[in-house]
Amino acid sequence: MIEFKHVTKRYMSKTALRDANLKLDQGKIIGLVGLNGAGKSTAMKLIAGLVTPTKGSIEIDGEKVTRRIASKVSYLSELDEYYAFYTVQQTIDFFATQFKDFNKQKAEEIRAYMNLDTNTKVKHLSKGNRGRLKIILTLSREVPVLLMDEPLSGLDPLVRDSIVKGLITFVDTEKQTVLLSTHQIMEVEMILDEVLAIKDGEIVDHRNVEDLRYDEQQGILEWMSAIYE
Ligand SMILES: Nc1ncnc2c1ncn2[C@@H]1O[C@H](COP(=O)(O)OP(=O)(O)OP(=O)(O)O)[C@@H](O)[C@H]1O
Repeated sequence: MIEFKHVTKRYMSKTALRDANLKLDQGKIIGLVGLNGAGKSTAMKLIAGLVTPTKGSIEIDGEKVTRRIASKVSYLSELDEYYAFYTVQQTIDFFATQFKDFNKQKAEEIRAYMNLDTNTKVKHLSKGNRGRLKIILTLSREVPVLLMDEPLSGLDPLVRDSIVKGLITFVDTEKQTVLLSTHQIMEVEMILDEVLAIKDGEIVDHRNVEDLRYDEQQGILEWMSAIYE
């Protein structure tokens, strides 16, 4: 379980997240929504231990998040320029040497599923194929928490579809919690268990998608409109 306890994050005078309290259960796929600058990336970086809270604390399965939490969290915001001259296969092989929990066989399965050529250099990949490679690298780690910051952003519908299908196929929904931020909520609606809304640095709502649908007869879009309009 991921738990935020009174978490505030300030960058100089800007408060990116304000007194956030949150519990995210194991085995859920959670969509994180919010307008530009709402604090979504900040929330993810806090979970990944890449930034530290100004106030409060975050725990994963009872362990306080610090920089060492990388062993429990798979998070890849951007594919580093560092990999530009590597081929797809070399990048996968490199990740396998960096993370003990990296499952090379799974990486190969996802790569084949996504139809990504092994010999193409990263610098020659299209944006869509870079997106696919990021998904392969993120999902191949056998860790309890997978964080995906805008995995569908700027990609064409076919690539978005293959990424969404890849998520349902390759995430271990018994053991892994997935938090993904997106502006394309409709395209991931069918795979989400929960939705979380951030507005101006505050967590304003956290719902179970089925409860929204059956108890309140609302789709995610209607729920979002009520929050953001
Ligand atoms: N390193 C930083 N230094 C200063 N301000 C920052 C820094 N990172 C983020 N911010 C500010 O904190 C606020 C929240 O940013 P964040 O990137 O978390 O939002 P977001 O919801 O992910 O936005 P987007 O949808 O545009 O990616 C914004 O006002 C942003 O300008």
